[in-house]
Amino acid sequence: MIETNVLTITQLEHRYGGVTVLAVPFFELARGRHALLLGPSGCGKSTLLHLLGAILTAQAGRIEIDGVDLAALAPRAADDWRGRHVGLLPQQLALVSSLCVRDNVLLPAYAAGLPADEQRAQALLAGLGLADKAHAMPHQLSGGQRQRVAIARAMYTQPRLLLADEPTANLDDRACATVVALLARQARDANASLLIASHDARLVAALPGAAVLRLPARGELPCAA
Ligand SMILES: Nc1ncnc2c1ncn2[C@@H]1O[C@H](COP(=O)(O)OP(=O)(O)OP(=O)(O)O)[C@@H](O)[C@H]1O
Repeated sequence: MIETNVLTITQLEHRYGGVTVLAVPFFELARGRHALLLGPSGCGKSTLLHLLGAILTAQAGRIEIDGVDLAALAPRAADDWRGRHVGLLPQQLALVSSLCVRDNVLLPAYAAGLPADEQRAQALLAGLGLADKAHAMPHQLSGGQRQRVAIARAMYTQPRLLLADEPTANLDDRACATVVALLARQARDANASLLIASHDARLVAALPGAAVLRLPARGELPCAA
């Protein structure tokens, strides 16, 4: 069987205000594999996740995901593509404090103007050990529970890519392994690829078999100002 890539990056560059903050000459990820985007603070990990989620558009180079060239998507098409294919677990979780847990999980449906599938939200919450928290407010949850709500929200649309930004920051070794195993299980159950951006070197052991993209510190970029 021919192995196809879920992701191919070529000659990618991103600049803010004329300053190059990210350069990835080449990276490919075979279908069914996960990836770690590793590097020190400020090297461009969040920027790369936002490029992969078509939230940002690169100034140079190409990102191809499941055969789609992200730069070729018009803004509306990018929103639509993201809504159907990408689950994003942001570093700050970004739960809406005025909405209960269930409505936070349903946010992708509200955002896309789609009917809310409450059974799916409940099933996701149950799978993450939060069956009894559907009507709780975010401030009534522990940090770990809030993170699991954000994971449920990211998985709501059955994405092909699950992008997680620093999901293990400030966690001890045991919690780190638990969270990574949880994310990997969610990705496997959804037949999705998990991409984790982090400065946390423990992830190499926590996610064995993952492809690793190491981003250099900014001062080491060939074009860094
Ligand atoms: N909107 C923006 N405008 C200008 N510069 C930005 C913007 N967003 C990020 N940067 C800069 O781009 C560089 C990369 O930022 P990014 O957040 O992608 O790094 P990171 O590796 O995720 O960092 P950290 O690990 O600290 O979260 C940093 O120098 C940052 O200051």
